[in-house]
Amino acid sequence: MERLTPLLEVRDLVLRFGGVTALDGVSFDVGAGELFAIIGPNGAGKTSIFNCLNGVYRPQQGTITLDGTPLTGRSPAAIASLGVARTFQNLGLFEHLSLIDNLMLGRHHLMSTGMLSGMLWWGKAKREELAHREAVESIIELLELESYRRMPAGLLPYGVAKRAELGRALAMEPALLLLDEPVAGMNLEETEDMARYLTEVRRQLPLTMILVEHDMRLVMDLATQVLALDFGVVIASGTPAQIQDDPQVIEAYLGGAA
Ligand SMILES: Nc1ncnc2c1ncn2[C@@H]1O[C@H](COP(=O)(O)OP(=O)(O)OP(=O)(O)O)[C@@H](O)[C@H]1O
Repeated sequence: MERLTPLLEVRDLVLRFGGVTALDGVSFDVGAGELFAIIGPNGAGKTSIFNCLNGVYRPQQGTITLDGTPLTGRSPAAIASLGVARTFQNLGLFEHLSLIDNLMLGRHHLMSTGMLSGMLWWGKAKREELAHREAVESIIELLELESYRRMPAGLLPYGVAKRAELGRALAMEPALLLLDEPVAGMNLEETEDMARYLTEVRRQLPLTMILVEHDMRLVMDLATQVLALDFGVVIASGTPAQIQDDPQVIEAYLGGAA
């Protein structure tokens, strides 16, 4: 299958913590519109890649380019404003705020009207707020969160909270969405629901996703491309079918389980 033009180019990333080399020359491309999965045993370096992509970690070597713009060396806020959003394994929601306010906060960087100009130009601020509310409502509808919209995020059932976390990231209208273990801790039914929502998000929104996930069924069902890591090194990359049969990938997993 022909690959699309890369949206994200990662070249020769090296990340060290003292004597530990978390990433040792990692390179990969992610095409626009792909759902690109990163897999590997515990400690392989998956989270480290996310933390380099969103500017939380600064790699000692290597480059990351999003649509031709270098990301390496930029702050997490600057990278977020360039269109990179992330969901968190342990949820990044404000527990005391309602679901809808959490999603509105996700749009904060898209809002142009500050407090003062809001008072001076009440009409403009009101129109802008309405447009943001409409955008948030369409995400709520897409993820079927209507009945929870006024509930404080801290009271949401776990599976719903994970979906709200996805909604918060989508509210940022990212070009690239980093999904950190979206089905961690979910039962089979919740996992299948999440797979369905992710498929729907891909169908309806123009976005590229990178997924870090231990649930192999989800990866094999949803991913267009897979990158397999072990000890900070890329051991295989290809389609889910290619990765599933790769001897080094099988060895990395069986070796870890032995
Ligand atoms: N902040 C840090 N300080 C020191 N070492 C770190 C730090 N972050 C990651 N590491 C080390 O880097 C290596 C890769 O860790 P990373 O969390 O990226 O792996 P992972 O593939 O995401 O693992 P898991 O599946 O368990 O989340 C590990 O040896 C880890 O101990």
